[in-house]
Amino acid sequence: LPPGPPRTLLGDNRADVSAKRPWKTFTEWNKTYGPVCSLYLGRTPVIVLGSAQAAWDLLDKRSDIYSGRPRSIMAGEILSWGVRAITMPYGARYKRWRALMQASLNSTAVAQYRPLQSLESKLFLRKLLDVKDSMEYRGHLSVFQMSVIFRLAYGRRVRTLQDDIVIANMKAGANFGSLQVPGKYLVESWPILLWLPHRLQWFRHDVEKARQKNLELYMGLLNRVRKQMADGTAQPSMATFGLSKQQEFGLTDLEMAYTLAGPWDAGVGTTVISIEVFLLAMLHYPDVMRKAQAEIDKVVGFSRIPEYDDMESLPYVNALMKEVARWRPVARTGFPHQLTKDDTYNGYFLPKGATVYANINAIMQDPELFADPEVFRPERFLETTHPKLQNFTIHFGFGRRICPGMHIANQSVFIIFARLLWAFDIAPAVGEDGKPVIPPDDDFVSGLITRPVPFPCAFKVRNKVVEELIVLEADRAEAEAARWDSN
Ligand code: HEM
Repeated sequence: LPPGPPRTLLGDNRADVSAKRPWKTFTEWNKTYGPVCSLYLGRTPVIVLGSAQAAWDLLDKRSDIYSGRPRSIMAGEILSWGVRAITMPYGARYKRWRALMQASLNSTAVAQYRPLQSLESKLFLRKLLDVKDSMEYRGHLSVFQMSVIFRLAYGRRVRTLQDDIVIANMKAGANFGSLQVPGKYLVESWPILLWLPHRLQWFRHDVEKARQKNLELYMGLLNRVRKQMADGTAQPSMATFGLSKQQEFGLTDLEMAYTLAGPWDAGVGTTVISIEVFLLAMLHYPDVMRKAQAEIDKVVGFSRIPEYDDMESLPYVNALMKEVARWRPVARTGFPHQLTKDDTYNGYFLPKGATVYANINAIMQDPELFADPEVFRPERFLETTHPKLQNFTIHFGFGRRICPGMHIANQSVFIIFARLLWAFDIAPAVGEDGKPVIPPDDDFVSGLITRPVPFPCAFKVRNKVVEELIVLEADRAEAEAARWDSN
């Protein structure tokens, strides 16, 4: 095995991995033991890849054997019948699922979702004009992305966080997330417990109740679209596309229902966090903000709002998107892959069944790839000649499991960054003592994805013309978006 930390008395390295910041422990170990290091979590060998080269060599180039997911008994098998995308083992079912994802979310297909992204982002700006406190923006941001995701999956938008569908989906998502806490369930390390008679498997009873609720939710959403298609009232979406080609994709109703839940599972929190990280960066690097605003002012001016067509004319904003993703990546340890066949790399043995993490945090901080990595400097992406940094996707993972939602995510991120910068100065909120509140630049809540600890932020509209245009555009957007309202 590649070198790694000695195991503790319990026989593995769990006790040494920081529960709050596992990426920090992984990064320390990559520094000490090299870019490919190994450890044990329970009885499972774990390989941590701390350099982009190792991740490209193994997860990309050998993706035929590095595309599994570690077995997840509670979240994957008991809660979701093994049909939930992110926990799904690599195999025939996964390939059918992925084919539908690719067909709906590839770089060309996502253009169809731009109109709603554009309208919702205008409504988001409008709400910022009226915020009463400096934390309120967070809720509005969530509504924006939830609406985008719901529209793409089911052809219907979301207006508030109080929407029944939002509440039900949040519950289902939280349930799924809570079952994935490492070490929480004995059965994950001792699958032999699955041999107990069903009624004695104490760990599964509540989860099975949740599974029944999820099933009703996801099947209900699918059947609603099916009915709308029959009535001729359905708006085009991933659901209408998938149902019209259900035979071709070879997905059962159950698989289809869970496939459509995938974007919600993986596409709301990740995108919202990316935008929050951008705000955090703007509070710490106002010079970068002003430089991006100068570019937008030159290309767009104040007589109109930035549009998707401006994307290619805004190289600095594009570089800013990449730098935000590099500076504080959303998935710091990536999502774990599983090696499905014995392998060797640089003289080391990598065993079948090992969990493989791409340590995205360490990769983004690698001074060989990014000079002065702690400095926030979008210019690095304008200067680079490295093709993999010009076409930058490290934050979206690797190989066949690379994020299928990356194009839609980029569309959300671009339109929000460009319009926020055009409309507002992003500034620190003022505390009770009258002083500006600058939040810490690396205080994140841990999980499979890491979110900044909630921080206040002020949005100061840049001038009167902009303010009037936001109001005008939002009124029009409200009327236009009505076609995606619930029906
Ligand atoms: C900026 C926002 C986003 C980031 C940073 C992000 C990042 C990631 C990462 C790191 C992975 C794991 C890839 C791997 O295993 O190597 C992933 C997987 C995934 N993402 Fe995203 N993602 C984002 C937005 C989205 C959106 C908007 C959607 C849906 C529309 C989405 C859907 C998925 C799905 C379904 C998977 C699981 C893929 C699989 O297991 O094969 N993501 N994402």
